[in-house]
Amino acid sequence: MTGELSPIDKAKFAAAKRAVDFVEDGMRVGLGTGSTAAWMVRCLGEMVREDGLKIKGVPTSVRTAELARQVGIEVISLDEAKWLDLTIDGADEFDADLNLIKGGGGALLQEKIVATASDQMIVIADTAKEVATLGAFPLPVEVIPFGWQTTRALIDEALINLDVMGREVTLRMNGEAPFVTDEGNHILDLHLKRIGNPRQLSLVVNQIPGVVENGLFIDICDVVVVGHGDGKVEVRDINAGTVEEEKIDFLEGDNLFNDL
Ligand SMILES: O=C(CO)[C@H](O)[C@H](O)COP(=O)(O)O
Repeated sequence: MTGELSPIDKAKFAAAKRAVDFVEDGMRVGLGTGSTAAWMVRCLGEMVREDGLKIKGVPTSVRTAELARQVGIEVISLDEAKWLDLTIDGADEFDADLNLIKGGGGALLQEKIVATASDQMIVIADTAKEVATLGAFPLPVEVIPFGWQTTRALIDEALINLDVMGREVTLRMNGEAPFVTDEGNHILDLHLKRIGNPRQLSLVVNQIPGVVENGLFIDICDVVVVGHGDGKVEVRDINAGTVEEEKIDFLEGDNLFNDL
């Protein structure tokens, strides 16, 4: 990347830069997936290379693993780590209870396993990700390829009795072919518009044969760091009930990671 950062990238960078303050020497850290999480991985890499930070990272996708290694973070598997101190990841939507929709990048399964295996999950997001009610972003559901059309029909049927506004279900594509996740599965995107009861929806969808996992993260996220285009960040801690504001400085007109 060259040239000055766009406001949206500044917001993502600011959130990522503030979130890595939570990372301490010796931690096992879950590394999320997506453009915001990529900023976080770059920030952590800089701390490893320049400040001697010693951490082990557990990536949530092949592409995050590649980036983490590229920036100098030691990568281990979740089975090697067994339990994590902290996971930092992006989100497609978050609400006031810090319930999330994730999986826009197709990595929801590993992201949910890693976040659930962490003492703390911090979400980093720009302001556009905040919603009053989840559901404007299509809910990703990972399904095994075998019989996926039957799985979709069962989801269609289940949605009739659920508190949602839209009910269209689409197979995510990658060009002409179905999108394939790192686990070799497909993604069905549920265009629900408004999810009245996320907990119920998550339970019902996950009981359908063929469904591996859905992108609703309920009671998993502890802290959200919201970035603004001018470098302002808000740190909202749901357990402590606190909101702190700070300002992150940018090197205007500069590429923040020239060395990569
Ligand atoms: O859930 C995810 C990937 O599966 C991402 O965290 C989510 O899609 C947000 O991505 P971005 O930071 O690029 O907006």
